[in-house]
Amino acid sequence: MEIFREFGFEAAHRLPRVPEGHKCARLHGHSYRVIVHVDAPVDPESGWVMDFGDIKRAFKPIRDRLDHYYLNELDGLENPTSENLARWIWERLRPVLPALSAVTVRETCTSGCTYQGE
Ligand SMILES: Nc1nc2c(c(=O)[nH]1)N=C([C@H](O)[C@H](O)COP(=O)(O)OP(=O)(O)OP(=O)(O)O)CN2
Ligand SMILES: [Zn+2]
Repeated sequence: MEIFREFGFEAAHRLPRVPEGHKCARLHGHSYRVIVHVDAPVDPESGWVMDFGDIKRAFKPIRDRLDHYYLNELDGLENPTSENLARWIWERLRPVLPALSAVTVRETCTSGCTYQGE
């Protein structure tokens, strides 16, 4: 069964590879939402896949690297699209959360992406 835990963080970015004149080339910020999905069997004893609190603890060090930062300055996020950010989070979270099944990043209420590994 798949469970998820949603997080938020604030950050600034600009997209350096968009066509000339594109609004996203300018410095701007988002109230990002990140949804961490975990897929594993339900433990019959506890009745849960895993404690939501354990997902929170696993994601915290990653969130701390993103919250209130200028994303373009972070190693590996020089072009911080939603797609690249979702992959960046996956690569750092998967080693400490092996049952990770997807990372969803929402830049706005209406746009975002989901990465399930490759
Ligand atoms: N595939 C992607 N497209 C865009 C990304 C991205 O990461 N991946 N990012 C952006 C910008 O960061 C932009 O800030 C968000 O885009 P958009 O959905 O256009 O947001 P708006 O709130 O400005 O939407 P409006 O409805 O036009 O107000 C752009 N594209
Ligand atoms: Zn943006």
